[in-house]
Amino acid sequence: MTRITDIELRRVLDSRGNTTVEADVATTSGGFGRAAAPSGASTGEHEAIELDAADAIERAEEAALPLLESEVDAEDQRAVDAALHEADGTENFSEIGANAAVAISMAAAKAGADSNGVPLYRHLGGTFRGQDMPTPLGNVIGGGEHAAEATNIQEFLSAPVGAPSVEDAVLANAAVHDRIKELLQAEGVPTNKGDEGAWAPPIGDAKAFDIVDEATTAVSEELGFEIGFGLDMAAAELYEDGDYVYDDGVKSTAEQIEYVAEMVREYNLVYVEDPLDENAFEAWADLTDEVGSETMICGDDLYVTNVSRLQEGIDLGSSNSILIKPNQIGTLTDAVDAIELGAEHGIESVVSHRSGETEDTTIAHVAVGAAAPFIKTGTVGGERTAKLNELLRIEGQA
Ligand SMILES: C=C(OP(=O)(O)O)C(=O)O
Ligand SMILES: [Mg+2]
Repeated sequence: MTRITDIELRRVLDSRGNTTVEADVATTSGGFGRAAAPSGASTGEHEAIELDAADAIERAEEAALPLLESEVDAEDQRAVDAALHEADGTENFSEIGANAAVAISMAAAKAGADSNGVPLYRHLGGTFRGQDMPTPLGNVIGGGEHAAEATNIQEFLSAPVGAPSVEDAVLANAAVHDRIKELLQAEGVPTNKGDEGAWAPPIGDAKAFDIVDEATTAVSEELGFEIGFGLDMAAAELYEDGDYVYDDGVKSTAEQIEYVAEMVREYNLVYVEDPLDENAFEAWADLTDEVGSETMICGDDLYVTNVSRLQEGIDLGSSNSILIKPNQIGTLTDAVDAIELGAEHGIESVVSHRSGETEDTTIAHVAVGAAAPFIKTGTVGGERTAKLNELLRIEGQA
């Protein structure tokens, strides 16, 4: 039996020094799981609600724990997550907090895996999982909401799409990160870092495109496999009164589409996340029509890991990819349902960290367990390498 016996919730620190919720789940068979909620800075307007950590803990202890302790099996993830929804009673976890919900959901999954003596990715995905490993996209230069006085585009991501293994890919992203430091230093540009460990230099977007292009090309030639790059434009953060506002000017929606298409072609971008506002499903469809056969157009704030919003995007042809952040929706069941709905419609999933993270490694297992083709979890920094190193362990085991 893997009946949940006990759940403990506590406050711990995230990588920005803010408090977040950590959950411990224990089962009758001696299984144990621990997980902590991450936290976003450029959050989508339609995300599930993160409460102050202390409030989330108090409310979850009161409403959710009685429905879980001695009531639900940890290995039955759908039952765990259904109990969390029942305890909350809203559409967006505004009663118990998505931070409490996701910490409990992930800790219960780990306790279920531990009770059965299998790795988490196999508990989530079954015995055949672990052969197809996700390609890690690594943030190497960024700004936006993740760093002041840096690029307007939130993330420039190294994308080692030709890497023969996760190990090669992880090392390639670290090498690109390192090469960018050399290029910045050679030009006398300060090498500050943003929230995710990417360089956050005081340069414009155009300069960042050239530096990332030079670094990925050089490292690709050295290592002998293809390394492209991509972007998270986090365009909802640039969007004001119908226009996209950059330091060097303002673009209408049509101009933004034209700009993104030009950059895709000029730099052979392999990936573009959130190129348009989070409610502009139709403009997204126009862009996907134009460049969707050449690059991945990925919805983060657009979909917020929500199957109803994803269905709208599928119906309209808004994108060919979705970002998956379990804390945007509150449970692993909801996150995996979004991956599976996407896969049924040819939408590729990118399982993602948040800018505020902990040493928790659950997303590495979710990516492998749900056979997601990509994972976005940074390049350097302990809370980022925790996930990358876990992927290396999984690759070694599988
Ligand atoms: C990881 C991201 O940032 P945040 O966690 O701040 O939303 C993102 O926008 O993809
Ligand atoms: Mg994003």
